[in-house]
Parts: sequence; C-alpha cells; structure tokens
Amino acid sequence: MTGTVHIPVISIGSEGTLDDDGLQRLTDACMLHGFFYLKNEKPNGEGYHIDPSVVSRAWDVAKEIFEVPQDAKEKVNVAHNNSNRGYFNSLGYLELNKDPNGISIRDSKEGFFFGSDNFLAPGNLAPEGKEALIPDVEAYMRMCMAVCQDVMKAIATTGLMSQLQSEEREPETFVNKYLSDPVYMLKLLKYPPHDGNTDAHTDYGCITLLLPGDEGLQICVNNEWHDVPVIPNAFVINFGDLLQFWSNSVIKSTIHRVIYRSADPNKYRYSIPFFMHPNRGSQIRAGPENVIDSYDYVVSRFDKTYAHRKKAAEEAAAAMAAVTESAAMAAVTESAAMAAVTESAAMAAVTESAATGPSAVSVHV
Ligand SMILES: O=C(O)CCC(=O)C(=O)O
Ligand SMILES: [Fe+2]
Repeated sequence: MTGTVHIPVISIGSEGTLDDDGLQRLTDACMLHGFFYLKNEKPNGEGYHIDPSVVSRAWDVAKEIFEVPQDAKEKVNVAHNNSNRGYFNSLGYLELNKDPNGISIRDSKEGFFFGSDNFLAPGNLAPEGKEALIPDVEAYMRMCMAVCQDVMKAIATTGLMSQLQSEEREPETFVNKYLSDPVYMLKLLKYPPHDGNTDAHTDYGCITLLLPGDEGLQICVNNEWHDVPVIPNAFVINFGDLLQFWSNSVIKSTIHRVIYRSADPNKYRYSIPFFMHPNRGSQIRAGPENVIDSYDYVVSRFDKTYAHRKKAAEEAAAAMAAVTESAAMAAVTESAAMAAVTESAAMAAVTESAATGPSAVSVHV
C-alpha cells in the first residue's frame, strides 16, 4: 500500500549554509523519517551548490557507461577485485530484505560502483573504451561530498547528536575531526522497465545523496510503504544506520526500496546514489561504553551484503591467519635458534670456565 508522508523540502545556496527555516526543516527531517529533498539553489532561486553542468555530465555518464556489450561489463565485475569498484548486478546480494512484513522483492538492477581512494583500495574502473568517463564521475562525487559535509555540519549544530562534545558541535571543528577526508562511494544504477526493484533495506553509513531519475522510491513508515515522488532538480537525502547509532536513534535511518514499473518498454530507470561516511579511523560514540570504528563498521556491512565482498573478507581472514601462523612458526624457530645460541654460549662459557677454573662469569640459560 502506498500513500504520502511528509518529506521536508530544503533549499541550500551556493555558500552551503541554511537559514533558520532551513535548519528547522532539517531538524524535522532528521527526527521524522530521516529523508528530505534538497533543492540545489537558494530559496530565491539563485546560486547553485552543485554546478548543474556537473550534474548533467553525471547523467550522461550514467547512461553511456551501460552501453557496452555484457562481456565488457563482466571484465570489470566487482567480483574480480578487492576494491569494490566496477560492474555489479543483483545476483550477488546476500542481505537486503528488511521489509517488516517479510515481503521480499527480487532485486533486478545493474550498476557500477565508484569510490574515494581511501575506501578499500584506490582506483575507479569503467569498461574498456569508457575510461574517459571516470573523471566526470569523480568530479560529481567531489561535489556531492561538499554538499554532504555542509548538511552534516548543519546537523552538528542542531544538538540532535547529544554524544558530541560541546566543541565538536562547532561546524568547522566537527568537519575537521570527522569529515575532512571522508570515505565515500557512488553507484550508477539502471533498472529494467517492467520490474525494476531494489529490495527493502536501510543505508549503512552517515548520509546518502540520491539523484533519482524517475519515480519508484518508497519509504516504509509504520509498516506501510509510501511513495517519495520525484521533485525536478531536487536531490533526495537520507540518513543511514551509522548516523542513527551516533545520534542514539534521534536521527532516523528509514527502510526504503524501489519498485519501478514503466508502461514504456524502453524506459529504463537510472539513479545515482552517493554515500558518505566519516574519515577513516573515526571513533563513533553512542555512549561511554558504546564506541565503534566507522570504517570497520561500513566495511563489515559491505561484507555481509555482497557475495563478492564476503568472499574477499574470507580470503583476507584466511591470509591473516596464514600470516599469523607463519609469524608464530618464525617466532618458534627464532626462539629455538636463540636457545641454541644461548646454549652454545653457555657451553662455551662452561668449557672456558672448566679450562680456566672458577670465574666471576655467571651464565644464565
Ligand atoms: O535507486 C534509488 O532510487 C535508490 C537506491 C538505494 O536506495 C540504494 O542504492 O541504497
Ligand atoms: Fe538505499
């Protein structure tokens, strides 16, 4: 069942700040469903926070990158690397469905993963012949990062994150400590016209900035599904599980999904979600005894969600175990060698002392 829910609309101008009305709407959005629309302009319609030409290039790339034969996509499949970059389809999902009514919809989209250099391993991928598209995606990601930093700065000032120390609520201090070099990733997604789906889920991290190319996004409120209609030239922003944890559940990470059905058999749905998380090494506090490492948390969610990541995590754990074992073996060998050296020194000393009679040299073995 679908109906409408209140999703605030907030305008942000080129300088990235919000007026009092914007801050109030942001507070409402955080506490209500953790979803809001972000208009890419000041309330009076002037000034762009994200350059429209960068957005328009991102759309061009989203469409063009899929226009290669399937085997060219498969050559850059995420399963072939440990950096979670490249092509994926929904065959590899392990954990998604969070529909409170237990209804699972077959995830049917395909996509390309991109990310910041500090996520797993640097270097973005595109199919052979499409490598020139990568800088446009990277430019778009940097723009998204700046917007998400501004939204997070504003949130830090609202008092909704009660675990922040008082000086951390100061926007520049907050950004310098937690978001100066954030971990981020982006997906270019393509949904088929007849049954384009993303199964019910919550996002993992802090903040998601979505460019939805068409209708289909829904959020789950009180066990019922509600449409999130497209507003032209507006992004949809929502918050993830890490921010919910960080704010002691004051900021909501709401279950959402995509169900796309087009009457036009040629009308695919494209969308571009961008996900941002704190700097590597950030310790996220929800209470004195409740602290997690943001990066470990995000990677562990990836490892649970995707078959290729689960495999990579298992291989990494096996490699770690082998290293630990060989280090243990080396330590054993070394200590045997040390013992042999010590023993032979002792023997030499004994021999020497036997030859020279009692001496002041004491030998510890
Ligand atoms: O495609 C969309 O509109 C939303 C996708 C989404 O929720 C996600 O990738 O986390
Ligand atoms: Fe999502």
